Amino acid sequence: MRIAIASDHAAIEFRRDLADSVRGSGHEVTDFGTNDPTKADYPYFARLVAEGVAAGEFDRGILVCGTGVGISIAANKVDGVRCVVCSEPFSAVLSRNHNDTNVLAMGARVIGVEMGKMIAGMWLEAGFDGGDRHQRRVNQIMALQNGVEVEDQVDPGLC
Ligand SMILES: O=C(CO)[C@H](O)[C@H](O)[C@H](O)COP(=O)(O)O
Repeated sequence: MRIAIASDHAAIEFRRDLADSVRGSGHEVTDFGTNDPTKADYPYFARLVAEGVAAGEFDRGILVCGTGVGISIAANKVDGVRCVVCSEPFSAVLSRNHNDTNVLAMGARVIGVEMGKMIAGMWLEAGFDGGDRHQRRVNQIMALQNGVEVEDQVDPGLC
């Protein structure tokens, strides 16, 4: 797959190590930096990856900052992006199976890089389960992103 990766200043070594690992698994990796260890604002780097994924230039994106929080919030502002921030592989895999996530965020001040490699490897391998309920919910998420009103699909009789 074509993978875009970026980080802020808090995760430079983590990101480089992770990029090498992803490359070693056979993926084509484009690394957008930062390589500047002084303060770098994560929304800029989130945007580079998120817009590339949304435009179809990359199949998936990986973002790293101190916690993964700021950079994932920024990525999720880009239409077409479903970014998950993870510190363990279970949520990462389920985010692919159920939510069809296309960007993964992690925190270099939260987890070690070996855990990051495991999370990214499993996330990249996992597929979207699809099917009525998961596809319907993903469609509802995307509708929200586009400002479209989402109707509750739950049969009130079942509540
Ligand atoms: O966005 C974050 C917090 O949710 C990231 O951890 C950033 O990397 C962090 O805020 C950067 O902090 P710094 O004090 O500028 O190094």
